[in-house]
Order: sequence, then structure tokens, then C-alpha cells
Amino acid sequence: MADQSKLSTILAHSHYATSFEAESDDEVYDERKESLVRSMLQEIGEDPNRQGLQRTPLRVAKAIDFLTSGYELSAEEIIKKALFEEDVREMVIVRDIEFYSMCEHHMLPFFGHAHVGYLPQGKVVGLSKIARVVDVFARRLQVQERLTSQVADALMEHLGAHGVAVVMEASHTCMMMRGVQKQRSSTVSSAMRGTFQDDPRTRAEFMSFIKA
Ligand SMILES: Nc1nc2c(ncn2[C@@H]2O[C@H](COP(=O)(O)OP(=O)(O)OP(=O)(O)O)[C@@H](O)[C@H]2O)c(=O)[nH]1
Ligand SMILES: [Zn+2]
Repeated sequence: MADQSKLSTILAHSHYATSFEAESDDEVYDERKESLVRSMLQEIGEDPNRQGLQRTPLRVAKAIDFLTSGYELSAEEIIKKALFEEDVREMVIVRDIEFYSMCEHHMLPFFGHAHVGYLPQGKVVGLSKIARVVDVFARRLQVQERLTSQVADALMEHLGAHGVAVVMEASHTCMMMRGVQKQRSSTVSSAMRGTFQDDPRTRAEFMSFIKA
């Protein structure tokens, strides 16, 4: 793992950094990861010293740290920063939250949308924090079902809500680019907690909103 300050820099600059930043050729980000990538390039018959690949180990090390940065983040801290007392009793839904994750079997991306609903119990959470919680668990090696449950469990635990519902729809590149090679299939997973699990009408209301 790269040290914290380097990882923080990557997270801070991830929205506007370009691949052609003017950095020195001898820049080292994470020697161990870079050397593993160099070995991988050699194993696939590439020449890690050819011009186009010289900075690839460094770029891959940075990319992999970003794509797995969720291990360093706490859903509890994110939620507690923006929890507001509010006497709201109606369902709140944030839908179509795009996410990118990596399957733990092949370390290939799966990506799609998450729909998250909750029934408040005296508190509401800042809406962006719901999307941030999705990223906390998406930016790890995952299976889609566990990702869905972890988002639901974290929100249920730290929101103090009557219930939480999470539905995720994703395309798995390990099923598209290789293996069974099915381009149009998508996978839907759901995790219902509290009222959404116990009351079919609440669940149906949520499902009708996310389909709308
Ligand atoms: N349940 C679940 N399975 C997943 C997920 N991501 C990938 N997989 C599956 O994990 C399984 C791993 O199966 P294996 O037979 O060990 O691996 P494989 O030989 O590469 O399998 P194929 O993909 O069928 O070629 C595959 O069926 C993948 O489709 C996920 O998020 N959830
Ligand atoms: Zn996979």
C-alpha cells in the first residue's frame, strides 16, 4: 500500500489530473507495486522499457490505489459528518448513483447504477453522503451481492432509519470481455432492511419510484 499522503494526493486530484502531467521520468510512487506491474508486462511478452510503457507501472499503481481506496474510508465517518435532526417521515430515494467496482474473481471492472432509499426516523443524511457510501464499498474488490448488502447495512447502522433499501444493476466486464462473453446481460441485486424487508407495501413503493 502506498503511503497515506500519496494516496490522499491521488484522491484529491482524481477529477482533473491528466495522463500527461509534466512529472519527472524517474518519479517513483510505489516501488513494490510498480515492480509487480513491470513483471506482469514482461510475463505477457511486452517490453516495459519501450517508450509507451515506461510510466505505465507508475500509472497502474496509482490507478489501482484509487480503485481500491474504499479500504481506507469509513462509512460511519462519512455519514456522521452530515446527519441532521429533521422530523421527516416519508421515504427518501437517491436513484441512478453510478458506481465502478472490481470483481474479486478476475479483478476486472463491474459498473452500473445504485438506487438507495431509506425511511427516516428523526434524522436525515446529506444526500451526497449516500453516493459517497456507495463508493466506499464499490472501491474495493467485491462481489455485487456483498457490495449491495454492505451499503444497506452501513446506512441502516449509522442512519438510525426505520429501514433501508438498496438495488444495484451492473454489467460485469469479466462476463463481457472474456469467459462467457455476454455483452447485454446485466445483474440486479437487492438488499432490504427494516421496514423495506418487513412491509411489502413499503418495498413496492420503493420499487415503483426507482422504475419511474
Ligand atoms: N455471484 C457473483 N459472481 C460473480 C461476480 N463477479 C463475477 N462473478 C462470477 O464468479 C465466477 C467465478 O467462477 P470460476 O469458474 O471460478 O471462474 P472462471 O473459470 O473464470 O468462470 P467464467 O467466468 O465462467 O469463465 C464466475 O461465474 C463469474 O461470473 C459477482 O459480483 N457476483
Ligand atoms: Zn469476475
